[in-house]
Amino acid sequence: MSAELKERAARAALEVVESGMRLGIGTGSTAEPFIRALADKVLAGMRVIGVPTSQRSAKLCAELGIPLSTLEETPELDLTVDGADEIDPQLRLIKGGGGSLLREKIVAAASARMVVIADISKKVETLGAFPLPIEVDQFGLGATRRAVEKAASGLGLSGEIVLRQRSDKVFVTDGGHYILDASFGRIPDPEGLSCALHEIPGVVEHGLFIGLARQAFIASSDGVEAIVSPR
Ligand SMILES: O=C(CO)[C@H](O)[C@H](O)COP(=O)(O)O
Repeated sequence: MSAELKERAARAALEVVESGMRLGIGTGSTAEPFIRALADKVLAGMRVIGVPTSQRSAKLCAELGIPLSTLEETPELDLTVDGADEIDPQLRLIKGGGGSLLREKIVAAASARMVVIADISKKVETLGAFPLPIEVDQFGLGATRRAVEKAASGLGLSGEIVLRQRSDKVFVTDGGHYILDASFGRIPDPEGLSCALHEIPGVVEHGLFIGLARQAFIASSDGVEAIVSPR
């Protein structure tokens, strides 16, 4: 069912893609059906240039024949379509479950518009049930983790902060960084936490996406709900 809902959300987002667009292309199990559906359109004659947010998405796009570019060649994009781990009513997001949050945020920020695609399980009232991914430099890991704990504590947040592992190895992002997954629970002030984390030198970026998403297509068994950012 979840795969079917992801597919529906992905297809809804395809409706806002126009020929000639420069597109940021997201990462994850919801972005993948979007990439496949986009490839069908390209095969049928739609002209787009894609800037993928990860090596994984770049590989899939290349296999399916979607023309690709980079932010060096194409620094301004019309639209980014990407998934999310959590979406709140103000379209603030937690992202990075797939480990691509830094490139996803750079690409979203370079886009005139970001559209989020998700199944209903990602919609929340308050962010934070999903552990917040924080991308950190490998150097100084212990000190950075301690600084994250202190910054969170200053905002009344606490919880386990775990170095992400995959298949018994430390997970390394496309950019060569580590990820700390922080289980703070409810985050009542995402803006405050975002600022506090950005103050820490070893933090490269975090998975709170604030003020970036303009629209979300959220699929449930009742259909696809389109939510527009109140900002
Ligand atoms: O942020 C992401 C990757 O860094 C993904 O968009 C997010 O984890 C959602 O993934 P999925 O669509 O597989 O649930």
